[in-house]
Amino acid sequence: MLKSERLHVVDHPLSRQKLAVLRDENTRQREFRQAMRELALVLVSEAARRMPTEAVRVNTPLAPTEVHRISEPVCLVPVLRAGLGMLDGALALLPEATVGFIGLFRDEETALPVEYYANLPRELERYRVMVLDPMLATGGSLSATLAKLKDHGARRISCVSAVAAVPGVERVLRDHPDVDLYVGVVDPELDDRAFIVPGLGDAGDRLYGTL
Ligand SMILES: O=P(O)(O)OC[C@H]1O[C@H](OP(=O)(O)OP(=O)(O)O)[C@H](O)[C@@H]1O
Ligand SMILES: O=c1cc[nH]c(=O)[nH]1
Ligand SMILES: [Mg+2]
Repeated sequence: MLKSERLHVVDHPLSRQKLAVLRDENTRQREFRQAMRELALVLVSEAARRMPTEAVRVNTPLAPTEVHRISEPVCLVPVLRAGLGMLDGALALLPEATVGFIGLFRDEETALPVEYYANLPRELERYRVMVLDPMLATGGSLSATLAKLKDHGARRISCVSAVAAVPGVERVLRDHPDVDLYVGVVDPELDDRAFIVPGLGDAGDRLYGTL
């Protein structure tokens, strides 16, 4: 069994419930998209657990009191396309977050990532960066994304995925030992097309109906 203090498996009844919907081949596009959004709420809550907060004073209708607000800016980075399926849920919890985008697809023959888009905020070192991508298979896409974010200055990075596979987790933690991974579940293996088994199929296709 994989063990690392950087790997956080969010084994919550709600994430189990959402994964049950996502994994089922009979789940239709609309329910799949909804379950992915809701799973993002659970995973992002956990990934935000260590964010720093600062005390501020407010007045309730009855009395002044001290409250706490997240004290550092957050940058969410969905990896297109499938990462978009988690963005809305993440923004529901972090509505002030800045959003950067990385576009990657896996070449069908080689399973290697091909970058086609990037739009990131300047001074990424100022932010807590949270990468959103439902699937972590070989780890090639996430490893390339993290290298790009670090080139742009990112220093404090967490990654949120619905389903990870053992080889992908090992690869990312080896390439980027300073990054935290928050995942719904870790599956054992990949098939000969580098799909996660049992996984949930192609997340982008199931979110957007391009089967
Ligand atoms: O760990 P890896 O082996 O690199 O695979 C994971 C990547 O594959 C999927 O994207 P895909 O290439 O299907 O693009 P899409 O989101 O546009 O469908 C997924 O969303 C990850 O980005
Ligand atoms: O199983 C997998 C692997 C890569 N991308 C997906 O969407 N699913
Ligand atoms: Mg895809």
